[in-house]
Amino acid sequence: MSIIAPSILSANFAALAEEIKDVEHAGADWIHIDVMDGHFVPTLTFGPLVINAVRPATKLTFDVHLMIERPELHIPSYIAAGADRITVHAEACVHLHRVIHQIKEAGLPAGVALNPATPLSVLEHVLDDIDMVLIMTVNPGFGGQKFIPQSLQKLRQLRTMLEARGLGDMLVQVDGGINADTASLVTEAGANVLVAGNAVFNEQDRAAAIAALR
Ligand SMILES: O=C(CO)[C@@H](O)[C@H](O)COP(=O)(O)O
Ligand SMILES: [Fe+2]
Repeated sequence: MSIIAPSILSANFAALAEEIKDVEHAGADWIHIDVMDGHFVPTLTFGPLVINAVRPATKLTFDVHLMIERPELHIPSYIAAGADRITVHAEACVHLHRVIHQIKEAGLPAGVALNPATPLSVLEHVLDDIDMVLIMTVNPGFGGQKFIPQSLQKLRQLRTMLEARGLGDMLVQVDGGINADTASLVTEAGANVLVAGNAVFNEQDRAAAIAALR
């Protein structure tokens, strides 16, 4: 059974707390929070102050996807704001191993995200240290983009790599262009955590949208 994590990037920012409560009641498992800095990705979203402001809206896991440069400088602020788990981009970390351990030493599960053009080989020496791999199925920076079909081959390769290392229980998250059609393709290829922005927040019946993803 997949974990469903609606991305608040597609929510109504003027009513963020209500939007979070709404998807919780609709059956969301985690709340996916896209932090973008306008440098690592072109878009600028929000930071710890906004996350902290919506923290009381739910007890669901805040799954924070940091699309920012030099995440090591900001990780303590995101933890203080209420992040329950943090994912950093391999491309944004000169010292990826150190950043992973910074998150874990603070007591949070650590994820590593890979852009579509980044090979799985960057994970080779950190795979035993992490809790989740995020395979980006679009280029990060925007909601509502089209799923990149080559991601399926990457997911299958990751699944093989994980089994070979005895890490078959690892969480494998996908993010970008996930809807009821692509959800079945990615789960078949090995994903077990599905992020969806538009496919949840742009639907009138969000419970039906989440059920369709599941
Ligand atoms: O991290 C990102 C985009 O960079 C995502 O989490 C998006 O928010 C996904 O949006 P959809 O493609 O599902 O609309
Ligand atoms: Fe994301």
